[in-house]
Amino acid sequence: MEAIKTEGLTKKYRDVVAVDNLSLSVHRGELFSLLGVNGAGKTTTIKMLSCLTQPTSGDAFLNGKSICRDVAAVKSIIAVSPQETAVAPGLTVRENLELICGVHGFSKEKRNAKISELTELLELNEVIKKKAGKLSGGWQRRLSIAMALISEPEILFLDEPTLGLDVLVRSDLWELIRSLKGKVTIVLTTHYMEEAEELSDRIAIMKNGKLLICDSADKIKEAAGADDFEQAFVRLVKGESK
Ligand SMILES: Nc1ncnc2c1ncn2[C@@H]1O[C@H](COP(=O)(O)OP(=O)(O)OP(=O)(O)O)[C@@H](O)[C@H]1O
Repeated sequence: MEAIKTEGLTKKYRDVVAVDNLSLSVHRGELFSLLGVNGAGKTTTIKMLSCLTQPTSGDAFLNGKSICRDVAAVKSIIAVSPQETAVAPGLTVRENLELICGVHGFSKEKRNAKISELTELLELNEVIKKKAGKLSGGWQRRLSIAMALISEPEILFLDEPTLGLDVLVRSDLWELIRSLKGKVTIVLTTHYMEEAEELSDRIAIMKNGKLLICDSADKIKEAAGADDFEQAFVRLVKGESK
């Protein structure tokens, strides 16, 4: 069974078709990126797949569960690290993690074990007692990913995980995201071509709500007759591929 399978997924806002008859599959354990220029429909796709907004038509199945009919089941197997910062600024890093453990009703033992595990995995030890609002953007993002991992999701959505971060912090986060590969299915949206190319098993490029191509970075370059991935993206989006 695929981790995600969308069938004719469509979202209309009045006269705008934000996502237009999208059909794609994401394999289990895969790191899958959604790319597209502003307004291509990436965020709307993620919002539908994470049950934050309902499709106008079509459906999607996450580990076999329908986003239209099995909302509670879908929500129990996914987590989202959203574009906008999701941490409580007045709480420390540890308190933020404890809060989410509380939401999931963990016992004290499970909470402590989970926090230790994630603190180590995300290397949060040095900031564990700091107020989240005082952390730099990169650390806040790290914490947000840790919070998303608390529920042990089968599918993790990362919406622009390195937006606005400097190149060093970005490369640290890439290392972190790479370390999650295979453990959890990851769907990532980004505007950074090198990020998609560096991290993804496969990449879907969207334009005007439609899927232009979905393949590995190498195959996409080949299809566009381009030497580098950015050139391939530009050609495909402008409709200039050979
Ligand atoms: N709540 C909404 N109401 C009306 N139109 C919307 C709404 N959300 C998105 N849209 C429109 O749907 C289209 C797709 O938007 P979406 O945010 O999904 O694109 P995106 O690829 O994520 O863009 P960006 O890279 O800028 O985040 C755009 O034309 C946008 O203006």
